[in-house]
Amino acid sequence: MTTTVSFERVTKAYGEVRAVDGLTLDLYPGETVALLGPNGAGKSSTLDLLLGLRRPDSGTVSVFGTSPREAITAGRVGAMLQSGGLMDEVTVRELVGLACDLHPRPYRVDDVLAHAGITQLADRKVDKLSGGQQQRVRFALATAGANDLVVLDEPTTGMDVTARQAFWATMREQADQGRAVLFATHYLEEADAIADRVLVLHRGRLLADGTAAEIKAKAGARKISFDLEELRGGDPGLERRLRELPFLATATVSVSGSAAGSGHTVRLQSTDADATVHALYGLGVYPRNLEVAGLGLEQAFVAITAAEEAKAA
Ligand SMILES: Nc1ncnc2c1ncn2[C@@H]1O[C@H](COP(=O)(O)OP(=O)(O)OP(=O)(O)O)[C@@H](O)[C@H]1O
Repeated sequence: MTTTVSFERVTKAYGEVRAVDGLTLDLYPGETVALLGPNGAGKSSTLDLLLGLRRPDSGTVSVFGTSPREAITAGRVGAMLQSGGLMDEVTVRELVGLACDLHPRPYRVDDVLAHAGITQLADRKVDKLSGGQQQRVRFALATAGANDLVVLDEPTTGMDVTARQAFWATMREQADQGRAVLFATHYLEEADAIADRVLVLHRGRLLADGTAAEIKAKAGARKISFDLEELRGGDPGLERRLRELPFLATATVSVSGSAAGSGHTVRLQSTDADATVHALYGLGVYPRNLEVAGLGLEQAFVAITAAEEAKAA
């Protein structure tokens, strides 16, 4: 299949800091891809390279088989970046109109405004808008024409819940029309709900690449929770013995009063839930309401990046 974006052993350093470190990656048409990573992981640098705003020190970046610059000039790529001031003293309609005029395959200005949910703001001056409203204008600028790839750097920062939902509905439509959408985010629940594919960057390297379900599975751990009446002071050594159960991920035993008030709820994370539960019964206790579940994407992300930090230490 033809790739939308291809990174081949791409490296970008700022002095001593390797922001992007030997990154190899292919994106395909119609994919919605979330780029995750802790602060400083290299997400914005990766997007800058993809958009031709920076040049790699080594390796190659191609977009639709050409250089990023050629792809952008051909109007195939729309971008919404974190920073970048909007023009002062112009109205929303004028600014979005300009973006449409400059696009080789523009949409109608009214449609772009409507899609971004800013029809009501059309006659307002851009510099008088709130942060969340300006985000919507940036989104309109990124979708002023028929792009084949939309690149978004933390697009929903500052948007309220309604704006966020409308935003993602529009992005979903774009992907359904065969466009690729790549977005960097710190909102893991958005990545979980929206992305077909999740990339986890850490220190400029790709730590994980797969569906949200695959990333959760890669983290390895599962959550175990149960209620335990025996913890009500009857057995002072029991909490310690729980902490010594096999296959527990570190420091994850938490004990709290249960909702019923008749015992305690214990929550564990284990890298081998079957073996942990087996050993739990071996303690001679009677866990009730036992539940074993996979980690959420956020917990999986924390587990994967923490494991990498531990390796580096
Ligand atoms: N222009 C620059 N000059 C020097 N260092 C830079 C520059 N841009 C980025 N860096 C460094 O490169 C690394 C990667 O930064 P980048 O902004 O790509 O990360 P990020 O994943 O987008 O972070 P965040 O989630 O905080 O936005 C960081 O250590 C950052 O300090």
